[in-house]
Amino acid sequence: MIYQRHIPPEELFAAQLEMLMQNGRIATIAANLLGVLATVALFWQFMPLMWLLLWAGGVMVLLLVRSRYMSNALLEQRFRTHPRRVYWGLLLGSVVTGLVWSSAFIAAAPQTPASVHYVFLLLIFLVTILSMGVTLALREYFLAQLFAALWPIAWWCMVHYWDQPYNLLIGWVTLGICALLLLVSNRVYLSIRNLIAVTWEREAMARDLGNLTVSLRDRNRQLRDARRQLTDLANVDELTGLGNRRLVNRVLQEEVNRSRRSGTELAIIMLDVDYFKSYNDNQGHLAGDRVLQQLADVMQRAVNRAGEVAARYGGEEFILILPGLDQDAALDIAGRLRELVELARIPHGDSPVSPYITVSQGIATMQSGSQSLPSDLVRRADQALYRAKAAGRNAIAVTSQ
Ligand SMILES: Nc1nc2c(ncn2[C@@H]2O[C@H](COP(=O)(O)OP(=O)(O)OP(=O)(O)O)[C@@H](O)[C@H]2O)c(=O)[nH]1
Repeated sequence: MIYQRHIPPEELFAAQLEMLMQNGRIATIAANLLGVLATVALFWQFMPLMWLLLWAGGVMVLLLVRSRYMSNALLEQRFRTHPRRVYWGLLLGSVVTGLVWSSAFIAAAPQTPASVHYVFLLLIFLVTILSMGVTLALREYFLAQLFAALWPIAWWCMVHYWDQPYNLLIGWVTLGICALLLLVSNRVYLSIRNLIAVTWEREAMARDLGNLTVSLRDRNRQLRDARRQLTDLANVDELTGLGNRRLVNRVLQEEVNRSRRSGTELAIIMLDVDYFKSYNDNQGHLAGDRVLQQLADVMQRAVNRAGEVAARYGGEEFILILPGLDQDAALDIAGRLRELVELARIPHGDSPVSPYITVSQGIATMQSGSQSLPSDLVRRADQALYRAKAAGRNAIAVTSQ
């Protein structure tokens, strides 16, 4: 599948946990820590110092444990592998933190003037609201802290409505704030969840597009390779591995054009095995094939400059295309070729000219300024080859324009 439109529920859940821990870790800890400092400053004169320090130390240890829990879960990707376990761990931390605040209020309220513990209650509201924005990636996480922090306070205020004139009112207001935050948090939570889903879809699409691009690039490379192989195969003679007539036609046309354009010389050599029919008749066609392969190797060795081509023109006839060579240079190559064929010493008992295989060669050249066509060049090389045969074979003949 290329593009999945909707985020699967388990992926959404893991993404919520990840976002909560990434964004909420520092913010929750910072908000609670500020709250602790403010509480110590507020209760300094009214509460036993030991009590205060113990409480502050306990809250800090709790925050440290929660922070480590979140960073480990992020590092080990546990929100993906064990999302439910991480979820319950986070909820537990949230509830305990909330209870720390409500219990502090309940413990301090009887011992502090009303104005002070009202300020403390405001502080708890502030910490809760501050952490709302960053912890609402997971609704239950926020609500756990909200209710653990505020419900016990509301309940205590109502139960002790006679202790202070406004306790009953404070209790109801706290419950009202809980209800209001519940409503607001629900809306914020839905927006954040939507945002996570949209981000996931965008990333999934970008990933799939990336994969598609890679596979298209691979497919293109394969197609290019296949096309190159096909072209190579279409230009190669199966028996000898040299270029075939199709390649000769193309290369010759290109070289003639270049020669006309740049005024450089061009030479070709047509080469034919002498008395090959009788060789075939006596040694068999397969032995004849092997001779053609050996001659192809020899020719391959004779052409070693860039641009030079040795090819099988048809039957037992070969051709060498030699760009930039004049008649003398082509004669040198033909002479060397004859030597190489002699050195190969391929026995031919039925040849009147030698006990070994020999070849006849016809050379045609195109001088600078000539307007010859490729077919003219081949025709003249053929005529020269005919003359070499007529001269007794194992010979080289030349025509020039
Ligand atoms: N083994 C083999 N023989 C081939 C192949 N192609 C052409 N021939 C043979 O090459 C021989 C060509 O003979 P001819 O052109 O009549 O002349 P020749 O016997 O070589 O005599 P000259 O060319 O006049 O010296 C024929 O017997 C063809 O069958 C091939 O692919 N393999």
